[in-house]
Amino acid sequence: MSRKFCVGGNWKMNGDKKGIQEIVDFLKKGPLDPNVEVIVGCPAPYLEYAKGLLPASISVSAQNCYKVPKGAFTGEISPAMLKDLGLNWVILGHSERRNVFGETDALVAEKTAHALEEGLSVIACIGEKLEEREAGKTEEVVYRQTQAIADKIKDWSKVVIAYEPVWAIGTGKTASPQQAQEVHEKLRAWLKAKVSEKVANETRIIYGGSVTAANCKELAKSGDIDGFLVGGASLKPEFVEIVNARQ
Ligand SMILES: O=C[C@H](O)COP(=O)(O)O
Repeated sequence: MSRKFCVGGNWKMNGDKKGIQEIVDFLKKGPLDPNVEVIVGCPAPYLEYAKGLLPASISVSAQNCYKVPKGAFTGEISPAMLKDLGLNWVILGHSERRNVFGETDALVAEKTAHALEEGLSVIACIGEKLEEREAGKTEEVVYRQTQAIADKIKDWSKVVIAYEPVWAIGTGKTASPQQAQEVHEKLRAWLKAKVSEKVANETRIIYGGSVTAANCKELAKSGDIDGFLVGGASLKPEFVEIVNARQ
């Protein structure tokens, strides 16, 4: 079963029009491996701007959205609004949403279900904190986070799981290819046991956490690593090398 390699750039709360133009310039220059699905997670105010500058082959994603279509939810954006802008992707459950803004497994699952109902594709992020890894709870945490989503959705065809160990995000401490592959492999086995063999075989599980041009090729060799979600390095020209990690 071949799963299309998928590389997302999560710009987080970075950039301005000038900076986005610079990112667009290096993405257009590429060249980008045409066999890779490339998605950039752009801050909400610049979604339309970025979409207008980028070629159609690169998808623009929101970094968050809420669990209902509209209403009195000051500051939130809905999947329907993203669809209205012609967007097809959203990143949900990022560890910064969970840990800085207090999003629970249940909320992330509700948001995922609603985004899928509205026709968006979702990069659903999961991952353990350092103390959880050190306590030997990595599997328990990622299974619990994935179970919450599995409880709310039936169709996994528009879900990409991003395994992002919190201790590796923005720290320069990448999970080793062995550490990442081990969790991805276990997650796939969990999907097979708890959801279905088809979902286990077809769902892309991408890795995030201090991915750089220097470490991406080794990580990309692992059979269960289907791409990356890249933070800091997605703002730099080296992102092109990360997209091309399998070349
Ligand atoms: O969404 C991306 C992750 O948070 C990884 O960020 P990072 O590449 O800066 O460690």
